[in-house]
Amino acid sequence: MVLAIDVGNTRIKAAVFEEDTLLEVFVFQPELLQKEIEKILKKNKNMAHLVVASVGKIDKKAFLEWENRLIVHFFSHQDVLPFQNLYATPTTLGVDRMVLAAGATLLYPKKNRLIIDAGTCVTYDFVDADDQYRGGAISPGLRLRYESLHNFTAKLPLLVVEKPSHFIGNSTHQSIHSGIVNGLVYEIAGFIDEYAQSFSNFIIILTGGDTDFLAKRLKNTIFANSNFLLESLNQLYLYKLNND
Ligand SMILES: Nc1ncnc2c1ncn2[C@@H]1O[C@H](COP(=O)(O)OP(=O)(O)O)[C@@H](O)[C@H]1O
Ligand SMILES: CC(C)(COP(=O)(O)O)[C@@H](O)C(=O)NCCC(=O)O
Ligand SMILES: [K+]
Repeated sequence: MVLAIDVGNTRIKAAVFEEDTLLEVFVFQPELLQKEIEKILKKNKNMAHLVVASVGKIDKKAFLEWENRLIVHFFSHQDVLPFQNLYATPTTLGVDRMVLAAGATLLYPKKNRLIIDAGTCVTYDFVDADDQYRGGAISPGLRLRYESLHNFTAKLPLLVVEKPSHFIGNSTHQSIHSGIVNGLVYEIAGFIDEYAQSFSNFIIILTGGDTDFLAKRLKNTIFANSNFLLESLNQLYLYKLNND
């Protein structure tokens, strides 16, 4: 059994895997890390491996206390990967993006793949059919957009994400919802269109905390899977065990 942990900039996501099968997902705040892992281990006595991809602030040391019970692995740029990394600065590529690119390469062989992760930030990653990672884009995530409008202005309130009721925002609240939600949907649709001009065929995977909210607003055919990073972590770990 493998316990896969994704430390993002907002939340920690954890999943229990038996071979290829995802058994259970846990989502929690960084402060609860110790308690949550203990709970998961208590429930799953056959856990043998703990694998981590972190772009968050959590210290590696937080995981070391389990080293006497589990094989602990932190993914990094030193790991063997199923794709060739063409990023000009490969060591600054987010480990989460690296793992997503690996998961897409392994789970969707011989295809052009665009992975969109709508988390704290929205990241776009492209791996072509020859398994070359080309890079992508980084933009502010949905909640970050709401917080930025509030934090960097005097008059704008902090709102929670909501479906805009008016495309032509008829109040401050509706103008913000329309600007942020429609703006992000147009951004994603625009990126997809631009990729479509260079690549006649590619699959699109949408993941991250805003997957469901965004998937129903996008017209393109996409694989919407909020657990794709966790599944990619497990896939890359199985790949590592077979290739080390
Ligand atoms: N309970 C929640 N707490 C925080 N963000 C949430 C929650 N539920 C959904 N979200 C959405 O998830 C996004 C963050 O996604 P997440 O995958 O948790 O980020 P990260 O991987 O960067 O930690 C936010 O933009 C927010 O709109
Ligand atoms: C872009 C990110 C902040 C996204 O983080 P997330 O939204 O998943 O919390 C992370 O992938 C990161 O720190 N990247 C480093 C820069 C790069 O990927 O080029
Ligand atoms: K992201």
